[in-house]
Amino acid sequence: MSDSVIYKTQGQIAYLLLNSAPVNGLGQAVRQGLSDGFAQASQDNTIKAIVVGSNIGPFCGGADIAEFSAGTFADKPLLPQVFNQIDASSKPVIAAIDGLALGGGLELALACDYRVATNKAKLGLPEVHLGILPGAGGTQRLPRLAGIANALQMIVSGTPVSAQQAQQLGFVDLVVKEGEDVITAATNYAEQLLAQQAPALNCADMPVDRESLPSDYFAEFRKSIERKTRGFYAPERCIQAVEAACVLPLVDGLKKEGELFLECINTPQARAQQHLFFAERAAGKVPGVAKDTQARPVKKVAVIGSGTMGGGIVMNFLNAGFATTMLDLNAQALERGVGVIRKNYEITAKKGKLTGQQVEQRMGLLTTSTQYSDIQDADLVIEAVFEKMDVKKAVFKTLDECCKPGAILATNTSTLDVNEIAEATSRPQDVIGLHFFSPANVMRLLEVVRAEKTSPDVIKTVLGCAAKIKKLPVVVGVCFGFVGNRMLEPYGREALRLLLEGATPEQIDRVLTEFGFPMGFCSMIDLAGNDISYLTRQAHPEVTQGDPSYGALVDSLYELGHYGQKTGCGFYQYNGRDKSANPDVITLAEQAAFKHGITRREISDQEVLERCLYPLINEGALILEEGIAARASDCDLIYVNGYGFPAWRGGPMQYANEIGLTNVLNALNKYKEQLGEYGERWFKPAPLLQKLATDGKSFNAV
Ligand SMILES: NC(=O)c1ccc[n+]([C@@H]2O[C@H](COP(=O)([O-])OP(=O)(O)OC[C@H]3O[C@@H](n4cnc5c(N)ncnc54)[C@H](O)[C@@H]3O)[C@@H](O)[C@H]2O)c1
Repeated sequence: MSDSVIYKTQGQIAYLLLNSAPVNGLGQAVRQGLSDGFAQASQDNTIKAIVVGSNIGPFCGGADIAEFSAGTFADKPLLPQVFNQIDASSKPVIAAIDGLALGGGLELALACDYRVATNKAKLGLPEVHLGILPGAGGTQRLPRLAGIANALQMIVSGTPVSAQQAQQLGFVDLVVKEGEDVITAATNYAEQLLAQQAPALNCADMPVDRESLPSDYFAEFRKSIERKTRGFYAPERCIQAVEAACVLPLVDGLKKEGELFLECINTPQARAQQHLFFAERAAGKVPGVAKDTQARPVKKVAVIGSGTMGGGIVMNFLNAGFATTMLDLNAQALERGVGVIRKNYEITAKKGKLTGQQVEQRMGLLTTSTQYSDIQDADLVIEAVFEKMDVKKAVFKTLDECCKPGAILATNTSTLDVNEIAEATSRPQDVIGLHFFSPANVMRLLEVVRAEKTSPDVIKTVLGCAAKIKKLPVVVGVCFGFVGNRMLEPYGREALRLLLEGATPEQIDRVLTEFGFPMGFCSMIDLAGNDISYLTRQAHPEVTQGDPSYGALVDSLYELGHYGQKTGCGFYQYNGRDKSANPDVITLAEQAAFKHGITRREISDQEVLERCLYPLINEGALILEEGIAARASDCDLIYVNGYGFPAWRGGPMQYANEIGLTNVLNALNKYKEQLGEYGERWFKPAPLLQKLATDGKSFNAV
C-alpha cells in the first residue's frame, strides 16, 4: 500500500489515515491507498469498524486540482468509485475530521456512515468556485443527510460551515471539544456503535424529503441567485444535480452528477476559475522576497487623511483588531470621518451582522489626532491625503521627522510616482504604495506598489498585514496607474473614441455588460464622476501622447458641468434611480468628431468589444515586459477583483489565452491598418504579445 494512506489496526478497529501533506489532496496515490485500505479492512474478519482520519492534521482539502488540467483526475481508481466502495462497506465507517473537510474531503466524509468533528473543523463543497460541481457524490449524499434546502445552499454558494452548524444540519454526529484528539474521539464513538450493534448505513437507503418543500422551490431558488451568478455555468449544473437527487435513486443520481461534472470540467469557465485559484496562490510569491524574510511587528497603525479612502482604510484595521489613529489636519474633516465610520458600523449592526458591543469595541480601537507628534509610535502609517505631489511630499517629510525608526510609511496614491514620494524621506527603503480600492472597507483588492528602494521585509510585512485585514494583495511596480489603472486607460480611451466614431453610450455599455462586466464604461465614468477623469488627464497630459481627440467627449461634458451621477447628468441623465439617454451626447460627439476630422459610421458590436478589450490586453503585455507585474495572472487578479472583469472569464490575460493570442494580435494589426494615424499611434502590438503569438504560446509562459 502507498505511504499516502497509513493503514493500521487496533483491536476490532482499522484506521485509514491520510498522509499526504499539505492538505491530503485526493490525488491518485491517496485514492489508491484508500481503496486498498478498504479492501483490506473488509476482508479482515477481526475488523468490525473503520475510522478514516488524517495523519498530518487537516482531514482533507479535496481533489488535487492540478489533476484537472493534467487530466489525471481520471486515473483509476476514480474518486466516485472509491467513495462508493466506502459507502457500500458492511462495517460501520467513521470519519474523524479535524481542520478542513472541503470538496472531495467532505464527499469522503459523507460517504462514511458517521462523522465526528472537532469544533474547529470547516466543512464545505466549494467546487462551484472552480467552475465545477461536487462530482464524487456530494450533490447526492448531502441532500440525503442535510436536507435539500441546506444542501442546495451549501453547494451553490460554496460556503463552508462550522462543525457545530454541520451537526445542526444533520451531517455531523458528534462535535468534540478543542484540544481533544479526534482519532481518540472517533475510536470511542466506534466502540459505542459496536456495543450498540449499530449498523453500517448506506446512503442509497436514505430518503430525500422533497414533499416538505413548495412545488416551485427550485424555480424560486434559481430566481434568488440570478443576479449573483449571472454568466456562471456551474451554479445551474449544481442545481440540476440536486434536483436529480430528489427524484432518482442514489445510483442513477450519481450517474447524473457524473455527467454534469464532465459537462463543467472541460469548459473555458472551469479553466478560468481554476486559473484564478492558482493565481491567488502565485501572487503570494514575490520575486526578491525570500521565504525566510522576517516581517516587522505591526501593532499600531496610523492613517493620514480622514476622507473617503482614509475612513475606509481605518475600518479595515479596526475590524482586524489593530489600535488605529486617524490623523487629519482639518479637525472638521476628522470629526466627519469618525462620524462616517460609526454610521457604517451602525448600518452593519442594523442588518444584524455586528452586535452593539462589537461596534463599540471597534470604535474603542480608534483614536484621532490633528498632530503628527501623536503617531510617532505607529508601526505602519498609511497616507490618504489629497492627490497632489507637493502635498504628499510634505506629508512624507513630516512622517520622516516624526515616526520611529523602522516604521513603514505607505501611500495610497492612485497616480503619483511612489519613488518620488519615497525620496522626500531619508528612509526610502521603508516607503511603499498601498493602493486600496474604493470603498476601501469593502473591496478585496490591494495593489502593493514596490518602489525602487522598498526593502523586502517591508513587502513581507505589508503582505502579512493584508492577510490580517482580509485583502488580496498583488505586488506591482511603479508606473503611471500601476497595473489596474494603467490597463484601464486604453480601455476607456477606446470606449470614448468609439463614441466619436459613431457608437452610442448605450451600445458600448450593452456590449460590455453582455461580455460580463457589471456595468459598461460610460456608466462607470458617470458613477465615478467624469471630473476625476478630466482632472487626472489635465495633471498627466503625457497619457494622451499628443492625440488631440483623446477623451474629447469627457472634456465637453465636463465643460458643461455634466459630471455624471453627482450632477444628475453625464453620458446619461439621472432622475433618482431612473437613468435615461442624454440626447446631447450624440450632438457633442458629432461636434467633436467634426472638430477632429473623424468620419462617423455604424460600429459593430464586435468592434466595440475588440477595441475596448484588446488594447487593454496589449497594455498588460507591455506591463509584463517592463516587469511592472511579475506574472500575467497578477494582472488577472487585479482585473477580476478591482475592475469587475467577469471571474468566469478568468481575467483579461486568461481571456486572451483562451481565445488565442494570435487572434488578439491579428485584430490589433487589423485596427492599426484600418484606423490610419490613430491606429498607428494606439494599436501597435506589444513585442511580448507578438513573440508569444508567433511561438504559439500563452501568457502563462511568461
Ligand atoms: N477616492 C477613490 O476612489 C480613491 C481610490 C484609490 C486611491 N485614492 C487615493 O486616496 C487618496 C485620498 O483620496 P480621497 O478620495 O480619500 O480624498 P478626500 O479628499 O476624500 O480626503 C483627503 C483628506 O486628506 C486630508 N488632508 C489633506 N492634506 C492633509 C495633510 N497634509 N495632512 C493630513 N490630512 C490631510 C483632507 O482634510 C481630507 O480629509 C488620494 O491620493 C487618492 O488618489 C482614491
